[in-house]
Amino acid sequence: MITIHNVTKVFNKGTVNEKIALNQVNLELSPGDFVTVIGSNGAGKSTLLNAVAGNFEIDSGEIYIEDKNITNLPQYKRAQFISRVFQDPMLGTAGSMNIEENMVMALRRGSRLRLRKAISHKERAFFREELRKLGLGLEDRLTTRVSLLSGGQRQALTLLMATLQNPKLLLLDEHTAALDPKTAEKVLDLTCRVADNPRLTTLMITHNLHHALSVGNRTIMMHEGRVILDIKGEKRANITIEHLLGMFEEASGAKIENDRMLLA
Ligand SMILES: Nc1ncnc2c1ncn2[C@@H]1O[C@H](COP(=O)(O)OP(=O)(O)OP(=O)(O)O)[C@@H](O)[C@H]1O
Repeated sequence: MITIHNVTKVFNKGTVNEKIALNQVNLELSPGDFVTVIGSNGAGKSTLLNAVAGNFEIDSGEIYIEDKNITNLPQYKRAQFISRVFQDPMLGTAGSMNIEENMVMALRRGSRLRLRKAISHKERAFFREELRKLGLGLEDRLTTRVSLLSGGQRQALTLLMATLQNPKLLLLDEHTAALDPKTAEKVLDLTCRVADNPRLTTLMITHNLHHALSVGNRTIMMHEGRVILDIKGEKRANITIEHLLGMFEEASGAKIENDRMLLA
């Protein structure tokens, strides 16, 4: 269970540029919930993920993972059980290192032997097996430098690395947005498979309304720093994009302003 309780984040407090990016946000995720996050430009989606990941101190509220209050836990400590994949495929992997070196770093995250011990036969076999599941032929390229991979291959590898240690929470911040449409679909398909076995609790920001409704089991919509819609179950299964946009307008009293979302 992940609990976000009354979380507020204000940027540039007390200045003319003051911005309430999160305004008393409440959200509870059950184990295995895969929640897609949508909303207008500047609604607070990335700030929500940043708050959970510990990028900054929040102004008020609490965040719990299971029963542990992580509100004051530094980012590097949260990274032991929260994984994140960003939009930029360059961010999640080290381009100058090869595939198996990247994977061993991810596998041994938090271990003192992280960099010192050579990669074992068992680890190598495990990497091959995991890479095979991606269906991209990377299992035969363990010693290929990651900088030589395509954006899609690199993002797929990042996703795999982010889930090797079965995190308690997976944060996906528009992780397919920088890919061409065909590759984006592939990586999204992969995301569903990776997050399903074992079932990972996941928050995924997307600007693609079709993806928002077709992936995962729940969709939240944000507007002006608040969660204004939370749709799941049968209601979500039967909803159309037009209906969703209508619900947004009704709940927010405004038309959705997100160019990328409407163009997707
Ligand atoms: N570090 C920061 N300093 C000042 N203001 C910030 C900072 N980060 C975000 N903001 C502001 O907080 C608000 C919420 O931003 P956020 O990036 O969370 O929105 P978003 O929903 O992810 O938007 P988008 O879909 O456009 O990426 C915006 O007005 C943004 O300009």
